[in-house]
Amino acid sequence: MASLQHSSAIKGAKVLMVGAGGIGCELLKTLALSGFQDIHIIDMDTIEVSNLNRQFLFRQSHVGQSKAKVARDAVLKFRPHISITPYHANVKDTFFNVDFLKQFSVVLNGLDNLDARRHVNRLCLAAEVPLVESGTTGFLGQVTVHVKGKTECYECQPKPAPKTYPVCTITSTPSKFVHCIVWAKDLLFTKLFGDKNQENDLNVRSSDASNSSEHAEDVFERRNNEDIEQYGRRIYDHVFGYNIELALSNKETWTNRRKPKPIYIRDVLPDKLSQQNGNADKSCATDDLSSGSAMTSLGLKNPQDVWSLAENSRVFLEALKLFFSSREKEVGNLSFDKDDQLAVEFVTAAANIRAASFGIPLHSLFEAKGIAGNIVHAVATTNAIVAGLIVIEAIKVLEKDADSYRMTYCLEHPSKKMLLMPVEPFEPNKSCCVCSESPLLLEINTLQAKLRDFVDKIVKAKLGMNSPLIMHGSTLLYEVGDDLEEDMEANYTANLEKVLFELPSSITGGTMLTVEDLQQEFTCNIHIKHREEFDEEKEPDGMVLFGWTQAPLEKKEDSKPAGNDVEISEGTEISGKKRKQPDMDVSTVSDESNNHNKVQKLNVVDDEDDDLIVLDHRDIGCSKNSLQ
Ligand SMILES: Nc1ncnc2c1ncn2[C@@H]1O[C@H](COP(=O)(O)OP(=O)(O)OP(=O)(O)O)[C@@H](O)[C@H]1O
Ligand SMILES: [Zn+2]
Repeated sequence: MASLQHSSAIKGAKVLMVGAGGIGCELLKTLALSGFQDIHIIDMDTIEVSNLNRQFLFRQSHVGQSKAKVARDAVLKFRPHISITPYHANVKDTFFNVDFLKQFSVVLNGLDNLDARRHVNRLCLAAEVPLVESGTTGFLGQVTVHVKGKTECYECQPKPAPKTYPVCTITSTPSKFVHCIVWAKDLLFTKLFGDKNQENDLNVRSSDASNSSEHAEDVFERRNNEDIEQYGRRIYDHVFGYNIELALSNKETWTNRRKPKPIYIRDVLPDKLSQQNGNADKSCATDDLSSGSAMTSLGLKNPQDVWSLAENSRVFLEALKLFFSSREKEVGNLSFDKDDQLAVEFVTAAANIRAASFGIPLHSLFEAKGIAGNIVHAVATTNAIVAGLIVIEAIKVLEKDADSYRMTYCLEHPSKKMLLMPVEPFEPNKSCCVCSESPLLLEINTLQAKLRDFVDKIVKAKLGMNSPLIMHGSTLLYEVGDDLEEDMEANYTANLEKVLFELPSSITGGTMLTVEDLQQEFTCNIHIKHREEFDEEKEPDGMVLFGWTQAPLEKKEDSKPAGNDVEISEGTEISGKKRKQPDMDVSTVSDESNNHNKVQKLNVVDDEDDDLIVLDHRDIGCSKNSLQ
């Protein structure tokens, strides 16, 4: 029950909620029941069946409707006199600009992706509106408070980079099942069903063997009049047999490693499979209900079963056949989607066959899907706890009770019977390029890199800008916008294809660029350092951006580039301020020797393969995608 003081802060507040999913539904209900009277909700999604198990404001009949609107209607049923304004829209739409944000007392995020979170962070900084940010993954959760000038902003701490694997581990020396999954979905699936022109290391081996006429052609191209099953068998033999044979010929690779075993289809399945598959032929008919699933057509029912090598091989051939028959029009444009049953079946089978070859334990479709889609099953209770914590912090923010702000972590295992760990927020990071004006440093080959590379890899991917404007001194090099004159637009498009050095105002070592996003009202300066050599494995972008870490650049030559995980632990110096002890029974915390590891691990979850998975960047690369 809110105190009188709380209740006046709550009643007078105008709150913006972004995201009406797992956390958002809980949050809206808790806000309404806590006495908030004026709530605006932005969510761009419509309701899906898979949301119903935890997004309890939604029912089967709402599937396909706007989450924001249905959530409003559901809450108005038990709180009819409050005002709830829904927006079925992307928070990145220009309508939601800094002026829009300024009308709110506080913004509460219940989002599921880094991009939108960064965008809202910038809008809040520019509008000077406090932000309460949140995230959950399974049993783990966190709620943080961001108030301009008082606490760090959402981007003061570099976010852990999504797990990436060295290319050679994926293409040549997998040692874990996840490596086989990445190979199956990012290389093989893409090669067969996606954009053929995409660079793909899978093909390297076929062109290496230029002296063999069979392998000089593009083996992935289906030959004229080639039967789908023949094609599938040929691909199978190439990737699981021939390529492994070729890899084995490089003896050095295997001196300290277990050798893989080439697998050829003739050793696993009989020659004439189609006659043995029962209803497999039927499944190719587009009007057959089972045409979306190789499992169904092969009579494999339980997704939790681990298939034998022969079963995986059958699924492999059958799924490939279904793609080339029932879904032929999509072939060439597909990218792996965890919700595409046939794609998951194909990837599971291919990963398992590769795993069998490398002596790695096979996995069920259910497990493989979880790994391929980076899924951590959502826990509704975590969402409810996090929503409660958001409201508690929102009330403190409304009362301007800065001393009581806490970042709170939900732990998976209790530490001395406590599952929630509140910690005082950090002060703003003085080297944060978002909330302070600290310049960034970009090492780049100015004689080779094009402006387009800089825009795509740095300005959009790293800095998260939507509508960037790039200036060198008083020369505008690039701008986007609906109101650009045609000749200016042509000019900027031409600039994109120019090497940095050749731009109208040449970018060289020592140049200071200003990059600005007018919608986000976010500007940052980037100091350019010319560098010619980059490590292809470690620096695949061919450029490295420094300045997101708190380590002073000049002291540390090897300071980490943007996006690397920074381990937060008690006593870590952040902008000259030591992290304070958690606001709980400190003895409890400090005599638990691994306790701060728990704090460190809050941004990541260890999966069974010991790989790091990002808690709150679920939309980038191989980041975590929770079922909240
Ligand atoms: N840019 C954005 N603008 C508006 N809403 C967004 C934006 N990005 C994400 N959201 C919303 O944030 C919510 C996050 O909720 P949640 O994490 O539960 O995801 P979900 O899509 O409902 O479920 P899942 O992805 O786990 O199947 C979603 O409803 C999503 O539509
Ligand atoms: Zn910051």
